[in-house]
Amino acid sequence: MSNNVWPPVPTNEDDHGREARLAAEREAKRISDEIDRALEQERQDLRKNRPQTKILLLGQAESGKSTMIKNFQIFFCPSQFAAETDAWRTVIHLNLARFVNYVLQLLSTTGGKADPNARMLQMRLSPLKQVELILSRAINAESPSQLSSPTEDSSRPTWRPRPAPEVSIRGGTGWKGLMRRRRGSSAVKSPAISDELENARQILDACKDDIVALWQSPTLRALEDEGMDLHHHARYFLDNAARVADKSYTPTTDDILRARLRTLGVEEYRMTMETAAEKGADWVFYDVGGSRNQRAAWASYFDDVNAVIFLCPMSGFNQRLQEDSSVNRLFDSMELWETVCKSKLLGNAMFILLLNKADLLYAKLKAGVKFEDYVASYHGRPNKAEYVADYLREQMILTHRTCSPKRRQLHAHVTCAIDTNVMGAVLNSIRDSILVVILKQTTLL
Ligand SMILES: Nc1nc2c(ncn2[C@@H]2O[C@H](COP(=O)(O)OP(=O)(O)OP(=O)(O)O)[C@@H](O)[C@H]2O)c(=O)[nH]1
Ligand SMILES: [Mg+2]
Repeated sequence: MSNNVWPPVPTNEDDHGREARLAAEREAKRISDEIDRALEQERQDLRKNRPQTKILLLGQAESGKSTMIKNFQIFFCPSQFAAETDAWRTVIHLNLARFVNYVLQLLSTTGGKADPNARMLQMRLSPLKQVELILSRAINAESPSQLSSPTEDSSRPTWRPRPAPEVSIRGGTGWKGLMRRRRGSSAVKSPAISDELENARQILDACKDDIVALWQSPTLRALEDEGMDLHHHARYFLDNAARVADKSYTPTTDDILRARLRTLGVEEYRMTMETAAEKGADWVFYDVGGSRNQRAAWASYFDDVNAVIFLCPMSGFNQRLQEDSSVNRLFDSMELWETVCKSKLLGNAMFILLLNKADLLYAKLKAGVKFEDYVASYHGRPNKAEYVADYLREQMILTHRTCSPKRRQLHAHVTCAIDTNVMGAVLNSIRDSILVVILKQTTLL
């Protein structure tokens, strides 16, 4: 029998063992299908019986849309958020394994192969390839794109490695539910998957000292000088590798907010509010994939939404789009905002603008990067985060006023979506403004 199947078929299995395994798999599938049917029924009942508040999150890739969803859960549906911790551990481990594999791949194609210490670490960390495979399959993540190969990029003036690949998931796969069931916390326990996940955790634990040694090695610093392109969240998880790879690891709220799972298509999140004022109310969020090739799918969700939350990552002013390196990220965001403001289908929705990644904007300006070097119209103004944020806010409010098909409310906030200390107040304000709009829309005011 081929071993190209998942889970792998034991090679030393006799007829009796095979029969028992197939029976166990049939039973697990039957229970899994039953749960799926029950969940679908529950969803349909909810849809039929309750008024829902529909909120659409828009913005370019990496603007922080999915991170905002996590914030809504943290503040308004804490028990739902807590129930998903295990699923996030798998994502975080996958983030870590993929970054280490990316670095190892770079080492094998650059000067790093001359360093005997790096070569030894490379060998010792080779089991992480298997870890990446197991974890990707567990959450049905998309395979890493061609971008993972550190080949020459002709659009760049000098040789630079391609950016580290991200973990992507297609909307609608219900991966969190899948993980809950696979982890065996509910009725279905798939021994093969549980064993594989356990195995992956053991390997990560055994590799943790070597991951730390690799991350701290001078060869890595040299790679950084050559232009190794690691995302902020990659640095965060590599800085915390000893804790994250430990077998007793449970993700903290901060870790989950940093975990990156690129959205493909549109993911729907249903939250039944657990907090006092709106307890029991159903809020439905549509979280879209933000890269350019994903945007065509947005329009079909424009109908019938109560509120639009648009995220503009302010720190993108000196960056280019990953999908088109000729386009400045901030300009793309501004253009996108104008298009969204003009949409007639969204004419009746309330708009919330989040000028996000304030922490990264602050850090860049403090390090001496000049905003006016990238945005000529800012010429002569102070290179300080609060002035830049005010400027962007004014520009975007003006666009909203001039481009909207009719007069409409807009609430704007400066945010840092990974900082729960500041997000509480912003979320309460967003919730209040949405509640007022719902009341108005249902003609109670
Ligand atoms: N430093 C910092 N990081 C942030 C902030 N908001 C989000 N992030 C991080 O930015 C990365 C991208 O955030 P996501 O929420 O996945 O972005 P998205 O808009 O959903 O991106 P797509 O799914 O590709 O459209 C994640 O690693 C987040 O942790 C912020 O305010 N500051
Ligand atoms: Mg997303």
